[in-house]
Amino acid sequence: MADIVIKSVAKRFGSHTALHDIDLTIKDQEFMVLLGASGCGKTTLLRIIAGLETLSSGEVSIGGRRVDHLPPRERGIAMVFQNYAVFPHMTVFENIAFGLRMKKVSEADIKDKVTRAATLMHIDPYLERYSAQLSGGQRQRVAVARALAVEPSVLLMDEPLSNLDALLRLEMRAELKGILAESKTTTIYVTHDQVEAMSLADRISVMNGGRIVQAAPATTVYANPADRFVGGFIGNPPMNFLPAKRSGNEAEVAGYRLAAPAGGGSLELGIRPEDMDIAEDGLHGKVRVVEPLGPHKLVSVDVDGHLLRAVLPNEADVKSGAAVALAPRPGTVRWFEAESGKAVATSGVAA
Ligand SMILES: Nc1ncnc2c1ncn2[C@@H]1O[C@H](COP(=O)(O)OP(=O)(O)OP(=O)(O)O)[C@@H](O)[C@H]1O
Repeated sequence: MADIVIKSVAKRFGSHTALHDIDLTIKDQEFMVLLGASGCGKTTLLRIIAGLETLSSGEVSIGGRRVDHLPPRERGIAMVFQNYAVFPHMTVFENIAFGLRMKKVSEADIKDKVTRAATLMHIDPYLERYSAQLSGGQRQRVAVARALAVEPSVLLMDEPLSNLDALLRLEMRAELKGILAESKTTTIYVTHDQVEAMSLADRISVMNGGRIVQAAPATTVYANPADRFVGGFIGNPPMNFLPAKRSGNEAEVAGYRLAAPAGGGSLELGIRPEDMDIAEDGLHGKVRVVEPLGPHKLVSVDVDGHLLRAVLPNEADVKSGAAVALAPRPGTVRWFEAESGKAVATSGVAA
């Protein structure tokens, strides 16, 4: 069992609090992604789990054992960090073999495991080269191969694909997902790339300002964001938000009445750009810009002075300057408290 339990972990750098009271459990063999904007505390949390950073308060346990007082090498983890330190005086083969030699694995097994990891990361042609003779992206893949070769029970990765060009990144993402799904590794993976997060994760922990605002499977985070921040961070283009006037069990948004959760306080409607169709009645507005994107078009609409983006099929009849009504599909509307930004009702309330 290599579950990871993070209990009330806080980190302060002088007067700056980088992490506020983080509670998170990563299950044995789970692939957890820490996702958030630059500076939200992802790397700090990962470094605390790795033992590269001390915590100000709280506890970290791996496989039921408190590790927060242990040095990194005694925590039973493999890691790949942004600076992917590979040893310059060693060949690619020796770099990948490093962890295996430390574990006193036999020469025959080392050869097998190194070749396998190198092949998976597409660096097998360079096994005899020194790292100074590699590109940044190749060195990064050596670092990932070195971590995978030891078949770790816990693997921590911080933006391990950041130096690869877009196509290779896409390919490596799929390779990593395949390898780690087969292995029995518990993985924590830091990224600010929401597509990478959605593609890889069993669960995503979305971080904002040193806090975890939602920890849930990708589909849940996408369909039912816990607050406005999550809805606005995930999705490209992000979720739309429009102010609503509430009366009883209904709310009016730009002249369109929708069923809404009853209660006090102002509401905002949240709707994903791909969840609307052109209709007779709907959210009324004026088309500002139409952008053809290949498989579909992105339409920006002015709704009572607010921007509403819709992803529509290429054949949709929309022209810049024309009036349009966009009706949310049943079950896709989400409601948020205008003041706190928190989701108030996430299902069963449709137009
Ligand atoms: N050694 C340090 N001393 C002081 N402040 C630090 C230190 N390390 C990190 N911070 C601050 O803590 C906050 C969180 O940093 P962290 O590196 O964890 O963010 P991140 O989410 O990983 O960002 P990025 O995606 O840019 O790497 C930031 O405001 C950062 O400036």
